[in-house]
Amino acid sequence: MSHPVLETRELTIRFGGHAAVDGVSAAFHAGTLTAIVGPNGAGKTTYFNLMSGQLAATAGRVLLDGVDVTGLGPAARARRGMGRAFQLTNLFPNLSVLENVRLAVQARAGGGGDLLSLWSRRRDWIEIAERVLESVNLANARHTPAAALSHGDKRKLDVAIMMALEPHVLMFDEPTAGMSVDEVPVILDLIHALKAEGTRTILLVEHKMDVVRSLADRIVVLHNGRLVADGEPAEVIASPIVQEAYLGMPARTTVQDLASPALERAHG
Ligand SMILES: Nc1ncnc2c1ncn2[C@@H]1O[C@H](COP(=O)(O)OP(=O)(O)OP(=O)(O)O)[C@@H](O)[C@H]1O
Repeated sequence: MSHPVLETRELTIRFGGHAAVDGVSAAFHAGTLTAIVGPNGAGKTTYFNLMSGQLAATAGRVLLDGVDVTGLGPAARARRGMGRAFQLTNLFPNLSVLENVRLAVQARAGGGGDLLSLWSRRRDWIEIAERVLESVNLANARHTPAAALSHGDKRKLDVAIMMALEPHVLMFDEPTAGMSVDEVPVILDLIHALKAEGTRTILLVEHKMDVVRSLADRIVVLHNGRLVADGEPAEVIASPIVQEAYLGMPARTTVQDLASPALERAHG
Protein backbone atom coordinates (compact mmCIF):
# COMPACT_ATOMS: atom_id res chain seq x y z
CA MET A 1 0.00 0.00 0.00
CA SER A 2 1.06 3.57 -0.64
CA HIS A 3 2.44 5.70 2.16
CA PRO A 4 -0.25 7.43 4.18
CA VAL A 5 -0.87 11.07 3.32
CA LEU A 6 -1.98 11.85 6.84
CA GLU A 7 -1.24 9.90 9.95
CA THR A 8 -1.75 10.27 13.68
CA ARG A 9 0.31 8.30 16.15
CA GLU A 10 -0.94 7.93 19.71
CA LEU A 11 -2.43 11.40 19.37
CA THR A 12 -3.66 12.73 22.71
CA ILE A 13 -4.98 15.96 24.19
CA ARG A 14 -5.99 16.49 27.78
CA PHE A 15 -8.16 19.28 29.08
CA GLY A 16 -7.48 19.32 32.80
CA GLY A 17 -7.48 15.65 33.69
CA HIS A 18 -9.81 14.66 30.85
CA ALA A 19 -8.37 13.12 27.67
CA ALA A 20 -10.69 14.37 24.92
CA VAL A 21 -8.59 12.50 22.35
CA ASP A 22 -6.78 9.56 23.81
CA GLY A 23 -3.95 7.78 22.03
CA VAL A 24 -5.55 7.77 18.57
CA SER A 25 -3.46 6.12 15.84
CA ALA A 26 -4.81 6.09 12.31
CA ALA A 27 -3.46 6.51 8.78
CA PHE A 28 -5.31 8.08 5.86
CA HIS A 29 -4.49 7.41 2.21
CA ALA A 30 -4.95 9.28 -1.04
CA GLY A 31 -8.16 8.44 -2.88
CA THR A 32 -9.96 7.44 0.31
CA LEU A 33 -12.83 9.13 2.07
CA THR A 34 -12.94 8.34 5.76
CA ALA A 35 -15.92 9.22 7.93
CA ILE A 36 -15.24 9.83 11.60
CA VAL A 37 -18.28 9.03 13.67
CA GLY A 38 -19.12 8.62 17.33
CA PRO A 39 -21.53 9.84 19.98
CA ASN A 40 -21.64 13.49 21.07
CA GLY A 41 -18.54 14.41 23.00
CA ALA A 42 -16.60 11.44 21.59
CA GLY A 43 -13.75 13.71 20.50
CA LYS A 44 -14.37 13.95 16.74
CA THR A 45 -14.05 17.71 16.42
CA THR A 46 -11.13 17.76 18.83
CA TYR A 47 -9.39 15.10 16.71
CA PHE A 48 -9.97 17.27 13.62
CA ASN A 49 -8.59 20.29 15.47
CA LEU A 50 -5.47 18.34 16.41
CA MET A 51 -4.92 17.22 12.81
CA SER A 52 -5.45 20.66 11.29
CA GLY A 53 -3.37 22.38 13.97
CA GLN A 54 -6.11 24.40 15.69
CA LEU A 55 -5.20 22.57 18.89
CA ALA A 56 -1.77 21.49 20.08
CA ALA A 57 -1.41 17.87 21.16
CA THR A 58 -0.50 16.93 24.71
CA ALA A 59 1.20 13.82 23.36
CA GLY A 60 1.56 11.89 20.14
CA ARG A 61 2.28 12.98 16.59
CA VAL A 62 0.68 14.15 13.38
CA LEU A 63 2.43 13.34 10.10
CA LEU A 64 1.55 14.96 6.79
CA ASP A 65 3.15 13.39 3.71
CA GLY A 66 5.55 11.67 6.06
CA VAL A 67 6.67 14.91 7.69
CA ASP A 68 6.11 15.51 11.39
CA VAL A 69 3.85 18.58 11.57
CA THR A 70 2.91 18.20 15.23
CA GLY A 71 4.64 21.45 16.13
CA LEU A 72 3.15 23.47 13.25
CA GLY A 73 0.16 25.77 13.47
CA PRO A 74 -2.87 25.70 11.18
CA ALA A 75 -1.48 28.16 8.61
CA ALA A 76 1.71 26.15 8.14
CA ARG A 77 -0.28 22.94 7.76
CA ALA A 78 -2.58 24.66 5.26
CA ARG A 79 0.47 25.68 3.21
CA ARG A 80 1.45 22.01 3.14
CA GLY A 81 -1.90 21.10 1.62
CA MET A 82 -4.38 20.63 4.44
CA GLY A 83 -7.76 22.17 3.78
CA ARG A 84 -10.54 22.44 6.26
CA ALA A 85 -14.05 23.51 5.42
CA PHE A 86 -16.64 25.13 7.62
CA GLN A 87 -14.50 27.23 9.83
CA LEU A 88 -16.49 30.21 8.49
CA THR A 89 -13.70 32.34 9.88
CA ASN A 90 -12.03 32.59 6.48
CA LEU A 91 -14.76 34.80 5.05
CA PHE A 92 -14.38 38.53 4.53
CA PRO A 93 -17.99 39.52 5.25
CA ASN A 94 -17.99 42.83 3.36
CA LEU A 95 -16.32 41.53 0.21
CA SER A 96 -18.24 39.86 -2.58
CA VAL A 97 -18.32 36.11 -3.03
CA LEU A 98 -16.02 36.42 -6.05
CA GLU A 99 -13.53 38.66 -4.22
CA ASN A 100 -13.40 36.22 -1.32
CA VAL A 101 -12.48 33.36 -3.63
CA ARG A 102 -10.16 35.50 -5.76
CA LEU A 103 -8.16 36.42 -2.64
CA ALA A 104 -7.78 32.73 -1.82
CA VAL A 105 -6.63 31.98 -5.37
CA GLN A 106 -4.17 34.86 -5.11
CA ALA A 107 -2.89 33.64 -1.74
CA ARG A 108 -2.33 30.21 -3.25
CA ALA A 109 -0.49 31.68 -6.24
CA GLY A 110 1.62 33.87 -3.96
CA GLY A 111 0.64 37.51 -4.25
CA GLY A 112 4.18 38.81 -4.91
CA GLY A 113 5.48 40.53 -8.05
CA ASP A 114 5.31 44.03 -9.49
CA LEU A 115 2.08 45.91 -9.96
CA LEU A 116 1.86 45.39 -13.71
CA SER A 117 2.25 41.63 -13.58
CA LEU A 118 -0.09 41.54 -10.58
CA TRP A 119 -2.69 43.27 -12.71
CA SER A 120 -2.42 40.85 -15.60
CA ARG A 121 -2.35 37.85 -13.31
CA ARG A 122 -5.43 39.22 -11.59
CA ARG A 123 -7.50 38.22 -14.64
CA ASP A 124 -6.28 34.64 -14.34
CA TRP A 125 -7.10 34.60 -10.66
CA ILE A 126 -10.60 35.83 -11.35
CA GLU A 127 -11.07 33.15 -14.01
CA ILE A 128 -9.96 30.44 -11.61
CA ALA A 129 -12.21 31.90 -8.91
CA GLU A 130 -15.15 31.85 -11.35
CA ARG A 131 -14.51 28.18 -12.13
CA VAL A 132 -14.38 27.30 -8.44
CA LEU A 133 -17.65 29.17 -7.86
CA GLU A 134 -19.28 27.24 -10.71
CA SER A 135 -18.20 23.98 -9.12
CA VAL A 136 -19.97 24.82 -5.85
CA ASN A 137 -23.01 26.24 -7.59
CA LEU A 138 -22.43 29.75 -6.33
CA ALA A 139 -21.63 31.61 -9.55
CA ASN A 140 -24.97 33.43 -9.52
CA ALA A 141 -24.10 34.97 -6.17
CA ARG A 142 -20.67 36.19 -7.31
CA HIS A 143 -21.38 39.86 -6.57
CA THR A 144 -23.21 39.30 -3.29
CA PRO A 145 -21.35 40.36 -0.14
CA ALA A 146 -20.44 37.27 1.88
CA ALA A 147 -22.33 38.60 4.89
CA ALA A 148 -25.60 38.64 2.92
CA LEU A 149 -25.50 34.93 1.97
CA SER A 150 -27.79 32.30 3.43
CA HIS A 151 -26.21 29.86 5.85
CA GLY A 152 -26.04 27.20 3.15
CA ASP A 153 -24.40 29.55 0.68
CA LYS A 154 -21.87 30.65 3.30
CA ARG A 155 -20.91 27.00 3.67
CA LYS A 156 -20.57 26.67 -0.10
CA LEU A 157 -18.38 29.76 -0.15
CA ASP A 158 -16.28 28.26 2.59
CA VAL A 159 -15.78 25.14 0.45
CA ALA A 160 -14.93 27.37 -2.53
CA ILE A 161 -12.26 29.19 -0.52
CA MET A 162 -10.83 25.88 0.61
CA MET A 163 -10.81 24.59 -3.00
CA ALA A 164 -9.09 27.72 -4.23
CA LEU A 165 -6.18 26.83 -1.96
CA GLU A 166 -5.90 23.48 -3.78
CA PRO A 167 -5.48 21.22 -0.77
CA HIS A 168 -4.76 17.52 -1.19
CA VAL A 169 -6.17 16.75 2.24
CA LEU A 170 -9.76 17.90 2.70
CA MET A 171 -11.51 17.94 6.04
CA PHE A 172 -15.25 18.47 6.26
CA ASP A 173 -16.78 19.01 9.67
CA GLU A 174 -20.48 18.12 9.46
CA PRO A 175 -20.89 19.37 5.89
CA THR A 176 -24.69 19.29 5.91
CA ALA A 177 -25.29 20.75 9.38
CA GLY A 178 -27.78 23.61 9.35
CA MET A 179 -28.42 23.32 5.61
CA SER A 180 -31.86 23.31 4.05
CA VAL A 181 -33.08 20.15 2.30
CA ASP A 182 -32.46 21.56 -1.17
CA GLU A 183 -28.95 22.76 -0.24
CA VAL A 184 -27.75 19.40 1.07
CA PRO A 185 -27.40 17.61 -2.31
CA VAL A 186 -25.21 20.40 -3.68
CA ILE A 187 -22.61 19.92 -0.96
CA LEU A 188 -22.87 16.12 -1.12
CA ASP A 189 -22.49 16.13 -4.91
CA LEU A 190 -19.46 18.34 -4.53
CA ILE A 191 -17.85 15.97 -2.03
CA HIS A 192 -18.76 13.05 -4.34
CA ALA A 193 -17.05 14.82 -7.23
CA LEU A 194 -13.92 15.52 -5.17
CA LYS A 195 -13.84 11.89 -4.13
CA ALA A 196 -14.30 10.74 -7.74
CA GLU A 197 -11.07 12.51 -8.69
CA GLY A 198 -9.46 9.68 -6.74
CA THR A 199 -6.37 11.60 -5.67
CA ARG A 200 -7.45 13.44 -2.57
CA THR A 201 -7.48 12.35 1.04
CA ILE A 202 -10.88 13.28 2.43
CA LEU A 203 -12.00 13.22 6.05
CA LEU A 204 -15.52 13.81 7.17
CA VAL A 205 -17.10 14.21 10.58
CA GLU A 206 -20.75 13.38 10.14
CA HIS A 207 -23.68 12.36 12.29
CA LYS A 208 -26.08 11.47 9.50
CA MET A 209 -25.51 7.82 8.71
CA ASP A 210 -27.15 8.00 5.27
CA VAL A 211 -24.55 10.60 4.33
CA VAL A 212 -21.78 8.43 5.76
CA ARG A 213 -23.08 5.38 3.90
CA SER A 214 -23.25 7.19 0.58
CA LEU A 215 -19.75 8.69 0.81
CA ALA A 216 -17.41 6.74 3.04
CA ASP A 217 -14.89 4.11 1.98
CA ARG A 218 -14.00 3.64 5.59
CA ILE A 219 -15.40 4.51 9.00
CA VAL A 220 -13.41 5.36 12.10
CA VAL A 221 -15.37 5.32 15.34
CA LEU A 222 -14.35 7.39 18.34
CA HIS A 223 -15.82 6.85 21.77
CA ASN A 224 -14.64 8.66 24.91
CA GLY A 225 -11.67 9.96 22.93
CA ARG A 226 -10.50 6.51 21.90
CA LEU A 227 -10.55 4.83 18.52
CA VAL A 228 -12.88 1.87 19.01
CA ALA A 229 -13.46 0.72 15.44
CA ASP A 230 -11.87 1.28 12.04
CA GLY A 231 -12.73 -0.43 8.78
CA GLU A 232 -15.18 -0.98 5.93
CA PRO A 233 -18.50 0.82 6.51
CA ALA A 234 -20.75 -2.27 6.55
CA GLU A 235 -18.40 -4.14 8.84
CA VAL A 236 -17.95 -1.24 11.26
CA ILE A 237 -21.66 -0.44 11.45
CA ALA A 238 -22.41 -4.07 12.27
CA SER A 239 -19.69 -4.41 14.89
CA PRO A 240 -20.83 -4.97 18.49
CA ILE A 241 -18.61 -2.19 19.82
CA VAL A 242 -20.33 0.37 17.59
CA GLN A 243 -23.77 -0.86 18.40
CA GLU A 244 -22.90 -0.76 22.08
CA ALA A 245 -21.39 2.72 21.82
CA TYR A 246 -24.44 4.04 20.02
CA LEU A 247 -26.96 2.20 22.15
CA GLY A 248 -25.34 3.70 25.20
CA MET A 249 -25.36 7.24 23.90
CA PRO A 250 -27.47 10.14 25.14
CA ALA A 251 -30.86 10.95 23.67
CA ARG A 252 -29.72 13.99 21.62
CA THR A 253 -27.72 11.75 19.33
CA THR A 254 -29.48 9.89 16.59
CA VAL A 255 -29.44 6.19 17.33
CA GLN A 256 -31.47 5.44 14.23
CA ASP A 257 -28.79 7.10 12.14
CA LEU A 258 -26.37 4.31 12.87
CA ALA A 259 -29.00 1.63 12.98
CA SER A 260 -28.47 -1.65 11.26
CA PRO A 261 -31.62 -3.79 11.03
CA ALA A 262 -30.52 -5.62 14.18
CA LEU A 263 -30.12 -2.36 16.03
CA GLU A 264 -33.52 -1.18 14.86
CA ARG A 265 -35.06 -4.35 16.21
CA ALA A 266 -33.30 -3.79 19.51
CA HIS A 267 -34.83 -0.33 19.63
CA GLY A 268 -38.18 -1.06 18.08
N1 LIG B 1 -11.39 23.53 24.70
C1 LIG B 1 -11.88 22.56 25.49
N2 LIG B 1 -11.74 22.63 26.84
C2 LIG B 1 -12.22 21.65 27.63
N3 LIG B 1 -12.86 20.57 27.17
C3 LIG B 1 -13.04 20.44 25.86
C4 LIG B 1 -12.56 21.43 24.94
N4 LIG B 1 -12.88 21.04 23.68
C5 LIG B 1 -13.52 19.87 23.81
N5 LIG B 1 -13.61 19.51 25.11
C6 LIG B 1 -14.22 18.26 25.60
O1 LIG B 1 -13.68 17.21 24.86
C7 LIG B 1 -14.67 16.21 24.62
C8 LIG B 1 -14.78 15.95 23.13
O2 LIG B 1 -15.44 17.04 22.48
P1 LIG B 1 -15.63 17.12 20.91
O3 LIG B 1 -16.32 18.41 20.62
O4 LIG B 1 -14.36 16.84 20.23
O5 LIG B 1 -16.61 15.91 20.65
P2 LIG B 1 -17.40 15.57 19.33
O6 LIG B 1 -17.26 14.11 19.14
O7 LIG B 1 -16.97 16.45 18.22
O8 LIG B 1 -18.89 15.91 19.76
P3 LIG B 1 -20.15 16.45 18.90
O9 LIG B 1 -20.60 15.31 18.07
O10 LIG B 1 -21.13 16.82 19.97
O11 LIG B 1 -19.67 17.63 18.11
C9 LIG B 1 -15.94 16.71 25.27
O12 LIG B 1 -16.04 16.12 26.54
C10 LIG B 1 -15.71 18.20 25.36
O13 LIG B 1 -16.43 18.74 26.44
